[in-house]
Amino acid sequence: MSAYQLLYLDRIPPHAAVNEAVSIAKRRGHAGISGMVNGVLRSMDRGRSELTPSRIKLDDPIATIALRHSYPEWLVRRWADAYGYEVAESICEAGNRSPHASIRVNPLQGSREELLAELGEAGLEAKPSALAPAGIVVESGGHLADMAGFLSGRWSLQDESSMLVAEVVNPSAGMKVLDCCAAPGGKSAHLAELMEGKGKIWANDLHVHKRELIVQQTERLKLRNVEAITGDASTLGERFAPESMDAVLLDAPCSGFGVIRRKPEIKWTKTEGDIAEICAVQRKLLESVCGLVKPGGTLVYSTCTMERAENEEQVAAFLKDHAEFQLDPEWPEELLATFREAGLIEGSFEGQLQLLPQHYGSDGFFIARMSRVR
Ligand SMILES: C[S@@+](CC[C@H](N)C(=O)[O-])C[C@H]1O[C@@H](n2cnc3c(N)ncnc32)[C@H](O)[C@@H]1O
Repeated sequence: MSAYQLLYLDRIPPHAAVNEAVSIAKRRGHAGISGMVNGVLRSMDRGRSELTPSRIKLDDPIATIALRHSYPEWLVRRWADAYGYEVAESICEAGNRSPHASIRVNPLQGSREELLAELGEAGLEAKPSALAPAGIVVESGGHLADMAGFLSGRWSLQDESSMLVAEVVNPSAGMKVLDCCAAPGGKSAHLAELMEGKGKIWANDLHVHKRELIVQQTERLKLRNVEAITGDASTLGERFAPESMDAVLLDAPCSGFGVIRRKPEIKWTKTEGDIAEICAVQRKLLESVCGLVKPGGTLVYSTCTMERAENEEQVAAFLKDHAEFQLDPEWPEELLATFREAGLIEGSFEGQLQLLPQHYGSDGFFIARMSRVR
């Protein structure tokens, strides 16, 4: 713990960290132990420039990355197979950074420019998101969820990658939209904002206790066209008439490795078997909700993970069995221009995109837009 304090934390001066460790050692053992603790920690402090993860080098590159950044080897191996060693290491590195806060502007209650000016006046370091059209990145400031602008519904707290999903659905005012796995309701609320409060969004979640989160969110934002419902998304095909929706969003339950920055424990609690299990659930949900999309309508599938099996491979398997759907590259031009500029899209765009946490310092996310052609 003291070595960690010395090498990774910056609020405790090195001499205080060493003294504390020595006094704990004195209490727990004999004088020889405290002398050894003192010697080891002082020499670590002196040699700290040598003690960087990049100095760790084992024979096996997977084991090296896993040890350098503290990830299980099986997970590093999956990312190395999918993206190569270099990108896999960047994913691990990015997953160990602290996430920054980001705000999504409610366009029904003001513009991004107005809010940026206000946040600046309130002493917050805020700048427009380089990724999401409605996003503001807040580098420093107080407790955002206590601020008047949040409580009165002028903005929401949401990761910048999540802010892209409703933009990709790109609904028009007056449409009928089903959000199959909606709690706590961030994307449903964003859809409602983009629809200017006109039309209808059914925001469904499996868990009854999570319905309240959706209701709280839409009430705070003063959005009246969202109905929060509960049920297993695999039964939504029975609840709604076939081909009754202009757009269906399946923001699927997933392995969640894109949010390791916020939930670091998942790298140790999830197993490879969990990925296979969740893939089967995702496939079942896709099968049961796709029939609700009307011909000419849109199906958006998203996850907060970088697992190919849950993302590109899942979509490819679905499309193979559903000739009535095609990947749809008609994403908002503003988004495509952003991704082209960042080199994330080269050449022609298919209609699906994998964001990695190192790209923009936002969550790892996958989004596929499909249209029903018949
Ligand atoms: C990725 S989260 C959704 C986040 C949400 N779309 C948002 O933007 O706030 C996935 C959600 O799926 C729900 N879920 C899991 N299995 C489900 C199922 N079979 N049917 C409906 N919802 C399910 C979970 O309760 C969880 O709230």
